[in-house]
Amino acid sequence: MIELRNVAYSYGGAELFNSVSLALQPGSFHFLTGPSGAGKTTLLKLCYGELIATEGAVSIFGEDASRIGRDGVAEARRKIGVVHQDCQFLDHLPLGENIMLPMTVAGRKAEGADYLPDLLAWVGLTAQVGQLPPQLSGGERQRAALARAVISSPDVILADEPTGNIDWEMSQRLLMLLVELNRMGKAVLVATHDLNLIRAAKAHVPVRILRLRDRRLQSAGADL
Ligand SMILES: Nc1ncnc2c1ncn2[C@@H]1O[C@H](COP(=O)(O)OP(=O)(O)OP(=O)(O)O)[C@@H](O)[C@H]1O
Repeated sequence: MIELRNVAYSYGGAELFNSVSLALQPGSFHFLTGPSGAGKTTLLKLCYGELIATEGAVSIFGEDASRIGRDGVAEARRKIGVVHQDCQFLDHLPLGENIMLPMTVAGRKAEGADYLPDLLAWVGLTAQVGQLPPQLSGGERQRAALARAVISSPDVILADEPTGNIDWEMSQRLLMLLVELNRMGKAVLVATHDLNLIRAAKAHVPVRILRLRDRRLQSAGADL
């Protein structure tokens, strides 16, 4: 569904990474680890067309990311749920409306409204549905960001540190939500520093663990 072939990226200065190849197939579950600043967020941005590779090729649902343009990227993103590290929301809209936004924009608001209560219960935010985003804690925002990313049942879920501010019990719940979606055939890629989360996931699904380090994407796993 998303494929990177021999990709390099540079923000203009030194090359952040090169020779990166990765294929996100239906039903795959990847973790991406690596030191802070290695380029994990950058790699995710390449996967959803936010950035264009400086070398190599990125294919998003069969289309060359460097050629599909803004409209093509917008179209592809309807099938990709992204959990951003900074969890931005529209501050004037209540939480429920924020989570529903991908469905509202896609003209599927009624369908989203059916799914919203279950999703809120799963991420433990039922009581907060009417609150405005500035009234939420960091962990609540992260849970809401995951709910918003998955409400449209995207084919691919890309999550950047989705459990950074969350206690262990809740991060297990969020993990299980990703595991369930993965079992339904969705491709999942999670960037995280949390090795315990990776270990917990391994108990439920076959996962591939990748590490960005020394400007290369390496396969990790045996040592975790
Ligand atoms: N827009 C930008 N312009 C220039 N440099 C950038 C930009 N965005 C990120 N960088 C730099 O690129 C490097 C990789 O950043 P990135 O956010 O991808 O790393 P990361 O592995 O996700 O880090 P962390 O684990 O701390 O979130 C960092 O040195 C960062 O300062």
